[in-house]
Amino acid sequence: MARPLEPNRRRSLSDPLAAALMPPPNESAADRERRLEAESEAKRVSDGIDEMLRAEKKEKKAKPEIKVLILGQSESGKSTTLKQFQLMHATAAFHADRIAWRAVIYLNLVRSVRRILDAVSFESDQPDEAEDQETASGCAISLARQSSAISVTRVPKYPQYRHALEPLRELEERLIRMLSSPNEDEPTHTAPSKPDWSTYANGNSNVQVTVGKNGRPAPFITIPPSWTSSPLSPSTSLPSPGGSSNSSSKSKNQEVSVHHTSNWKKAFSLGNRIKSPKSAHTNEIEGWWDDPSDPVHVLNSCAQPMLALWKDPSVKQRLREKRIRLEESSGFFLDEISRITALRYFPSDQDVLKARLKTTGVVEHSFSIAHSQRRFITWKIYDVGGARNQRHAWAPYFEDVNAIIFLAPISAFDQVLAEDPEVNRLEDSLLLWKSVVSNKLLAHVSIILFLNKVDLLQAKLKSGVRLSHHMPRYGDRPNDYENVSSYFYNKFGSIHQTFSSNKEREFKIHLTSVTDTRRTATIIQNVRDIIITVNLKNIHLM
Ligand SMILES: Nc1nc2c(ncn2[C@@H]2O[C@H](COP(=O)(O)OP(=O)(O)OP(=O)(O)O)[C@@H](O)[C@H]2O)c(=O)[nH]1
Ligand SMILES: [Mg+2]
Repeated sequence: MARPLEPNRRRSLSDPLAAALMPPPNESAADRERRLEAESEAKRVSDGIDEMLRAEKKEKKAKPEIKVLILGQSESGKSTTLKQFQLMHATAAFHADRIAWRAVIYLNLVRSVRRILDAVSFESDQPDEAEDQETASGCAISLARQSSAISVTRVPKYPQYRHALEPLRELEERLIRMLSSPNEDEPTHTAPSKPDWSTYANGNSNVQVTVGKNGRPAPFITIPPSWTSSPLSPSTSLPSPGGSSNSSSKSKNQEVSVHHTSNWKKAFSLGNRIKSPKSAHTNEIEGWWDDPSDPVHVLNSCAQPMLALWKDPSVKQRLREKRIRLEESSGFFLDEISRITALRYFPSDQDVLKARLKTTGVVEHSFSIAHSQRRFITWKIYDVGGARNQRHAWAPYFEDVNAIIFLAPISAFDQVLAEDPEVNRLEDSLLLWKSVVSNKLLAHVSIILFLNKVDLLQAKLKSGVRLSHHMPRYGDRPNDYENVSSYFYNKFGSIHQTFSSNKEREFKIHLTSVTDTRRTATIIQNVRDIIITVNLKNIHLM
């Protein structure tokens, strides 16, 4: 018996796909029933999936997200840029965290002092024989030997300084241990309301802890290869302030970083303590300055010799001879010794921006930012570690990112990488830039380039350092800020022009000094507007 075609199938005979799906002409009634049941079940599943997709789309539309990745080599200013975003868009949280930075600032200061002691020690009084370049952290390394010895300035008071500042050695170790306390990533960990600073004492500063008590990975101190062990710089291996030049003196110049899983801020949050009255009668406030084991007491007692060391003309001269520019790294706290070592020192916004703590891994920060009068959008900003051994972690974030802020510190033309003293920092930035702009996964991503540290560039050029000595192609063009900065502007711009995987993308260059809050706020506003305009179009909000 001929079976009538179902009405909605008749029309489909000309459609090859529909024809292929037609039921067999000799289908029995039972088969037909089974088929219809199966079709109805398939439709139910398909409708469910459609519904889920609609809901996801609706949710995405209701809660759109913008993802921004901050890239660049180590010490380019990525975390500082992130701090500026926090200062603008999460002001209360930024202020709440300020006290936690106290330990980092202390450590920055103590390490700067030790670096000076190392540089002026009698043991390091070998004549300087080289044209020096600096590592990212402001230390000079020898690159080429000259036959004629140059006389060196001696620091007559070195033994006194060394003796008076001896307590800082133990303090440095203690601060490092506190920042990398192995318990800090435990989810159950709560900050002690009154941390016992003394429990961190008597430790070994160069411990690398990789497994916490619970068997999970714990925060650790990352120790990149030290420049002191470079075969290029045999004469610059610095003895310790105590005079010994052993293996510990090698690692002590390595930079401290705290892994992104670490909860170090919690351990240093003394917010509760400074508000609690010590005595209900007098309303006297209890603070860390009342705790004899707090690091501030060691610092406070060393303030005078630290000041004398930093102001000593023979020290300044010795640092000049060794081409050590501490102001390029966290050395700026040396100009603030009295303020920072005061018992009741509380970090300012500017101190937090300048505090240096190397990033490892990738750290996600969320902000809710208004894009119109009453509508907010979630921004996820990813701050990455920029050292070479950290860069493999960037790629997984490339897939769904909307914008990249790339930082290239253009003051670094006469410096080398801390992790590889054979590589000039600016050359490294240029190569990194090229690989980012030419990456096909990033073809549709807006890119904002910050040519950063222009304040240091200005100072460096003014002090007479010539770009052409380090980049011969610059030739005999004027060695002033206008010419040098526009040279870099064009150089980075033309790499984008030549190698970009998408020349039509939104692309902007800014000359920045991201420690300067006022100027950076304007730039961030501008960057924010561009990113929002481009991306809201894409997620259909405009
Ligand atoms: N003078 C000056 N210092 C800057 C500027 N930008 C950053 N710094 C300082 O340079 C140091 C390094 O900056 P960070 O933001 O920690 O560098 P980073 O790119 O996050 O480095 P990694 O975490 O190692 O990848 C910090 O002490 C900053 O305060 C700038 O424009 N001018
Ligand atoms: Mg960082």
